[in-house]
Amino acid sequence: MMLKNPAAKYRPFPAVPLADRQWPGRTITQPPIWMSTDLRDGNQALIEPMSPEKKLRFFEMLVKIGVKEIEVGFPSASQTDFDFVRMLVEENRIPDDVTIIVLTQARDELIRRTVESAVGAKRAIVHIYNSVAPVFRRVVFGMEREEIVQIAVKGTQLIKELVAQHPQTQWGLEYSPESFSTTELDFSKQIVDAVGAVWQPTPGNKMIVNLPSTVEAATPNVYADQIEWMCRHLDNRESLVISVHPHNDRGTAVAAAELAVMAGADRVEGCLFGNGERTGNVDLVTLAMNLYTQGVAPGLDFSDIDAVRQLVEECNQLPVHPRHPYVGDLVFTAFSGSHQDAIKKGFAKQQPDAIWEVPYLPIDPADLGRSYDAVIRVNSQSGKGGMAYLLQQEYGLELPRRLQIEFSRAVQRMADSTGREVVASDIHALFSREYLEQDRPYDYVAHRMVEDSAHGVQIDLDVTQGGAKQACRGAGNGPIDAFVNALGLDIRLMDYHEHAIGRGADARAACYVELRVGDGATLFGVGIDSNIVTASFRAVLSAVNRHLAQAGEQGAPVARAA
Ligand SMILES: CC(=O)SCCNC(=O)CCNC(=O)[C@H](O)C(C)(C)COP(=O)(O)OP(=O)(O)OC[C@H]1O[C@@H](n2cnc3c(N)ncnc32)[C@H](O)[C@@H]1OP(=O)(O)O
Ligand SMILES: CC(C)C(=O)C(=O)O
Repeated sequence: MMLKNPAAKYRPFPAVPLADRQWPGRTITQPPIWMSTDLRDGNQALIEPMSPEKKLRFFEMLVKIGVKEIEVGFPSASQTDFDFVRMLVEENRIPDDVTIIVLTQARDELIRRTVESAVGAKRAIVHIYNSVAPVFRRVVFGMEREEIVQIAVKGTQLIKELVAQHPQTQWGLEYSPESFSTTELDFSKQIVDAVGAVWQPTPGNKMIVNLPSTVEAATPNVYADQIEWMCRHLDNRESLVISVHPHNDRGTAVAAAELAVMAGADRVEGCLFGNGERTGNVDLVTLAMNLYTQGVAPGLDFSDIDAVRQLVEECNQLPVHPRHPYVGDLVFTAFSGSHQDAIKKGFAKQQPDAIWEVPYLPIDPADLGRSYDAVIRVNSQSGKGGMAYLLQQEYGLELPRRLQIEFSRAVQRMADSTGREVVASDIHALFSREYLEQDRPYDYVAHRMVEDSAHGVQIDLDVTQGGAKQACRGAGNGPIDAFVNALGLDIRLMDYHEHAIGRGADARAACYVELRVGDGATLFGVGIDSNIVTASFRAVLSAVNRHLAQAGEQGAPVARAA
């Protein structure tokens, strides 16, 4: 049961004393160093950890999209993890511009095994961690601050000693005071400075100081304050790479990472699509694409984001949510009428090389290799814009606005009665039934037409009426006028639109007419034919037949009074 008074069990996170904080006034103008921990933090959180084959495919994909720092595992955890790192090294799988990182607890035997795993790599970073927060000091380690500092210091000393024995590898150190964000800042500084004093980094050979929110416990501004505080107070800042490793327990890891970068972080650790312990690590894809939509090149290439997602889903055996930013199945889809209307207008106005300004779409799906197919989908929440967009995209039909209004009522009825999504082929089938297959009682058969400036248009027309062939003749000041006169129909042409469908020899004409038949209401007819004039005749008959079908026997007559 939720408590009536949660304050009896939970306490608010204290603010950071940083009155002159600078980060709120900053903007991000370049990407951080990206570090993927998919193969470590991501992998350790999977129901079934990845096989070596999957890890390798994942590694190669990370390389392909441009990640330069990849945490490849926890080699002392298992033979599988150890062998994977050895395989990368021995089979020369690590490109020259990529650095691998191997994680270890600050325990002697684990450190030895970890260093051993990476020997022979061109470059490798040994990542050592120990938890420093009060609850860990008390509950997990049963140690005072100074003893906790000694764990990190002794671990670093051992690493320094071991890596010195393998100078063919260019070694780096990453130190994580685990659970940094729930630790007193002065203690985090004390332990990081102590590690730095052992490792002795220089501006040319920096040490990575990774400041994780191991469990996200406060609003992102608090994390940003903590990062800015550390950047200002740590010894030898110019010799350090400040890294962040936000988890997503409160659902704000992306915001925390972004504010932390504004606060001075140089590097971000995370996983693709936010895999990782519990609610996951920060999602590197969202971070990168957020930068991209601000006009900042992220240095990671998600031009085929669906392929990346597919591989990640396969390796992690976890689905990516349909609403996941940038990649989810539904994130570029509008069902609702007003969104569809604005998107359709936005697409029509958007120039190919101009700044992207399509309402409701923060990014051009094409930049991510995604198609426009799913941008607009139709259900009972949709308006005319949605179905018009689908008919245009899928079938090349450009319905005039008033026809959109007329036809959308039929689509709405269909969506309401099924209660389901109506796909483009359903809409087209309905459109065909409603307009194109209206061949009773009148159906077009053939015509011959002569036109001269003195007499206008003369037409000989063959139609069927109720199945019976009928030949008639008429004249008028244009083809439609002559056609209507030949049939003796009581109709007035209110509006006319035409356009080509397709190009070249296969091109056809689509013609839309709005007619008033007798005293009845106005309604549309549509004709499609390889001949533009025939298309217009078919459109007229479509409207007349629709009128007769709707009006029934009581309807207005279509034949002119004698
Ligand atoms: C926040 C993070 O994600 S950190 C990374 C976590 N990832 C993993 O743990 C995955 C891989 N880990 C493993 O497979 C195992 O933990 C192993 C093989 C590395 C070690 O297993 P075990 O030897 O059984 O130790 P275990 O991990 O349970 O740790 C317990 C002991 O290590 C100590 N310890 C835990 N973390 C650390 C650390 N970072 N540095 C030093 N000591 C540590 C604990 O205090 C405890 O000590 P105690 O036995 O004296 O009480
Ligand atoms: C090892 C550290 C960086 C970690 O995974 C965490 O704190 O979440």
